[in-house]
Amino acid sequence: MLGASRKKGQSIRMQHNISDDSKDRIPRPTDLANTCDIPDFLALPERAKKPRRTGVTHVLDKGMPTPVLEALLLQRADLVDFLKIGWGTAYVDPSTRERIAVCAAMGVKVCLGGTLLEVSAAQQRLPELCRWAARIGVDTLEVSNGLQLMTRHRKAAVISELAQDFTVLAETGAKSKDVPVVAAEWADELESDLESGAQLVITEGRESGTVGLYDSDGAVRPGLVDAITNRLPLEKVIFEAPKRAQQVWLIERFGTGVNLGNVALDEVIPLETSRLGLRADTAGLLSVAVGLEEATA
Ligand SMILES: O=C(O)[C@H](CS(=O)(=O)O)OP(=O)(O)O
Repeated sequence: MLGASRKKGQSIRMQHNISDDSKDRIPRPTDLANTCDIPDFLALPERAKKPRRTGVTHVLDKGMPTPVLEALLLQRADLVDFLKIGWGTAYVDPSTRERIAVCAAMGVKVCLGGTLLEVSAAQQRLPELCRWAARIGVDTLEVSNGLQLMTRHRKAAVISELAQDFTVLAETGAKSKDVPVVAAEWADELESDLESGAQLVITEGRESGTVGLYDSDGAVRPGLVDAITNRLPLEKVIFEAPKRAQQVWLIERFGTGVNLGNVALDEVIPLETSRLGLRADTAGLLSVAVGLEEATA
């Protein structure tokens, strides 16, 4: 279906092609050089290094100027696992290809917004989306159903088709506050998305952090989190958590290695301090693990 115009055996991945123009604009791979200047005299929780399965940070990019993106990634690209070019912004931003090249040079995986995929699916344009994504260097796609236009069966079929050529991140949850959040249904869908071929699943929280996993005040729905984590391995789930209080709640509950998504780009370093107990919100919890309790007793 999706690869109708592909020659047999020719993977979309093989078609990734960054123009010579873009190559000229790719920064030198000095991306991790700055980490050499990070002190190490404190006892802090262990953090897995990239590529990692736990403690994944997924950021939401909504068209930040590429030089700013590049500067932020030059600072600590090692802290960013996935960068999602949110909803349909990749489609209207003339610098999309360039920002993807910057991310590639920095070792950050780029994913297109789930809404873009949903609109493409609704217009029967998934093959076109996939070919465009491959051409501009995207190897990760989000399959979501935030607009609720697909049946569960259709979503599963799209995941398994796309998983042949792309890394698939599958999101569960509606964007509208009017759609009831039923914990058991979320757990079923997340599980089925993994079975269909998604590498990781994402729980909806939006950029606002006021739907899906959260109530309209941004408070976590703990019963929903329990239903999810009782059924799925924690390392397979990225919890969208755009707000600091949400990040802190999830770190306190699951530890430094919880996977967090929809983090604002300029919040990557503050989030890392929360993960490491270097901010008051989590210092109490994490310090126990590293002996600060004794030091302050
Ligand atoms: O689902 C998301 O997290 C994002 C951002 S928002 O819902 O539009 O606020 O949408 P997506 O289409 O997945 O980028």
